[in-house]
Amino acid sequence: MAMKRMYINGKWVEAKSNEKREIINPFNQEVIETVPRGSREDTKEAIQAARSAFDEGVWGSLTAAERGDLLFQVAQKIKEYKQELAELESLNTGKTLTESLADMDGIAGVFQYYAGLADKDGGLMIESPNPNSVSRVVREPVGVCGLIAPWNYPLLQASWKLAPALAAGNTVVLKPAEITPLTSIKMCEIFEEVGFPKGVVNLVLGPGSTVGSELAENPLVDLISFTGGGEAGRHIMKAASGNFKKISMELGGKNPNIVFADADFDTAVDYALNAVFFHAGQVCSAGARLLVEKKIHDRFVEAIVERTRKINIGSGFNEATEMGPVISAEHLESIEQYIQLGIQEGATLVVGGKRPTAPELQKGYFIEPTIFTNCHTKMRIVQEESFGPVITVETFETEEEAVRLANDSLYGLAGAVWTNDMNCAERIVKKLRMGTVWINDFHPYFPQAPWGGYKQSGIGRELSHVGLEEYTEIKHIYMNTNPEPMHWFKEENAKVELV
Ligand SMILES: NC(=O)c1ccc[n+]([C@@H]2O[C@H](COP(=O)([O-])OP(=O)(O)OC[C@H]3O[C@@H](n4cnc5c(N)ncnc54)[C@H](O)[C@@H]3O)[C@@H](O)[C@H]2O)c1
Ligand SMILES: C[N+](C)(C)CC=O
Repeated sequence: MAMKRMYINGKWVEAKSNEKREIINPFNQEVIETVPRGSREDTKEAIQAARSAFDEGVWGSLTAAERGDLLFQVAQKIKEYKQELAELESLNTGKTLTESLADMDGIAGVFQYYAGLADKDGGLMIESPNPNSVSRVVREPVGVCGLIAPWNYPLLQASWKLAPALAAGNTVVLKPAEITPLTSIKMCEIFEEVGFPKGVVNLVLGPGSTVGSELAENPLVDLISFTGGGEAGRHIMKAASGNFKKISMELGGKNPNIVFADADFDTAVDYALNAVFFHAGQVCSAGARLLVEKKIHDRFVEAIVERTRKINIGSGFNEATEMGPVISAEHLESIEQYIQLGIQEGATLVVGGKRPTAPELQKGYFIEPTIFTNCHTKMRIVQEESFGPVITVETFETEEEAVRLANDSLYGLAGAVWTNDMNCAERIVKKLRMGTVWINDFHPYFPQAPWGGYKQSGIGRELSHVGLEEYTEIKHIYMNTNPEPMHWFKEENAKVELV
């Protein structure tokens, strides 16, 4: 297969070092593609291209409506290439094709949303306290944005950054996760096809420790938008402090799914599975902490265990598959270590916990959907992100206890409450320290609503008009409409001799 390349200053290029990386299919460990492995040197070149494109006004000289029009064309192209993009995403991540197709709809939707929003901000007139003056506030692009994306939703998370950054008039350097670059490469082909000026969008492939670090450190970069884990997030914050870059961070979560006894039982059971086994639990907002009211605990666990045993594991390209492999051998081992930790900590493993034995799954990075009961918030299996298909079950007896357990986390990304008592739901929602709370649902997100976390789940928000504002600077413009001398320093004063 032809080697896919990086996109820098409107050209498809190889790494200066000529280093390469093989991209692996997590279903069977086969090599899907070979891509360049970029370095700091390649990243510096991409940053310089984005800097020049920004400073020379290549992108900023277009009207906001013209930028919106190009973004709209990108949305159309994503729809046109939906099948190809979805297949690439499933090959690279192992997620089911149904999930990838839904991701592509979401990605087209994000570009469409920001295409529409690009020319909607007309600034703000301020009531000036001074006579004969006009005071107004405008938003302007920040400049060069470094966009760092994770492997679990490679193109979706990249699109949440690309679309608002470009709509606001910035130029960008995108760095996908090293192991999942394929849809980002295709995405840059789309930018080229619809006629983005050179240097506006750049793509560098390579490791976080070099390409990502360079983006975070380089003084020519004005903003870093990062989605990933806390450890990398801390490195980036430190590195970005050199020139006080603006930063936005979408980090991890250990998200509570709270089920009250009066909830619709079958629906809550169904969603409890979807909350965490979707994409094999590799979702920042996965409902990995199930909190069940004590009086329905046994019946609820019995029901989810029974349903879990029936989950079809397999190739993402098989229509019957409900859960694919996890992303890599390294990640599989990390999930297994968390399962062992849960056992050592005294949680009860009631289903799953091991690699499936089916012969056709032996080459893939598969792990069975897993449920632990008898869990409590002191356990690391409850507190830390295994980022795999693992549920921990805790119980509560009162609303206060449910809230206390749910909030007992370093994270604050998302959570859900299941009840038919809307007064109870509203009381709980008010007390949950999370960026998103669902009532009688789990997982919905869409471009119109902000996404992001409290506490150690992040800084700032993506999506919605707030997600656009993250990529802007605010400028106050003040005009004196009748300038006259002030005479603060009086012309007629005798000069005081300085001693
Ligand atoms: N809050 C959200 O919306 C959201 C969405 C998706 C994923 N996540 C989180 O992402 C994590 C999983 O993704 P991951 O394993 O790809 O995360 P990761 O932190 O390992 O990597 C994310 C990206 O950062 C880069 N990177 C790593 N170290 C870096 C460094 N020192 N400097 C600069 N860049 C660096 C990686 O190459 C990759 O592109 C989970 O914690 C998950 O919860 C959060
Ligand atoms: C933000 N989301 C839910 C699309 C992916 C999180 O991993």
